[in-house]
Amino acid sequence: MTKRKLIAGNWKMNGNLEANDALVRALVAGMKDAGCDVAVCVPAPYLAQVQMLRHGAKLELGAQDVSQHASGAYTGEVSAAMLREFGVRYAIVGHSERRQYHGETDALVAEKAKAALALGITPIVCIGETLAEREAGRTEEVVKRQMAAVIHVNGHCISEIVVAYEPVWAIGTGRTATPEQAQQVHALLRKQLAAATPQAERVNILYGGSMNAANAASLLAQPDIDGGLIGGASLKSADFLQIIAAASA
Ligand SMILES: O=C(CO)COP(=O)(O)O
Repeated sequence: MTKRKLIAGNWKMNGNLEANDALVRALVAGMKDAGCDVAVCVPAPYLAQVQMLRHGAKLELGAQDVSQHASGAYTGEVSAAMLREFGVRYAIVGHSERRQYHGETDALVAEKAKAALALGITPIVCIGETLAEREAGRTEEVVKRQMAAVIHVNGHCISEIVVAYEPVWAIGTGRTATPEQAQQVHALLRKQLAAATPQAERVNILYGGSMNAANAASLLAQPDIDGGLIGGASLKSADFLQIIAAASA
């Protein structure tokens, strides 16, 4: 049985009450026959709004981060338990923007994945090399190291996560990895997961980085690309719906 693909939108720090309303209503109306799983990962203040708007629809709700702590004196943090109260099904952890601008380490990202799993939230664990790392021939070493940290901390739960391979040089640049480049890394990650769990085939490995309506189909046709994590194109309902259609084919 082939597993369902997952198309997740990462709105990043975009949106407002009015724009979110229009976007979510258009998605809910347009994705009735979706043959894949669909989620939107929204800024924390809008979780309640989007939860209400998606009521009864197949659109899943995601967060863009989660604290590694359960509760307590951690100003500014949002716990997995809080996310749960708003019907959150997915939480992005370790996005390269958080690794880059907020100093998140491999170890912290692994702890965040664990905190999400403990509350029944599926972490979407982002990994990927920078341009300098790729050009230095270090892609394999970097993504394996990032993946290994998450496997190490999450042990037997590892088949419950979603992985997103997002080459940093492809994010927001319009420069997409070729289907072959992406597949090569996805296959490598699948192999690494298979060494840790007999359920590696169950894990959705998403591609992210300038995925759009025009290139989605060829990326999603690769054997180890099980969906997409979409930034810019997830803010336009028509584009996002086209990607959903490509993943449903
Ligand atoms: O970072 C991404 C999703 O998490 C990708 O962003 P873009 O689709 O805008 O390149």
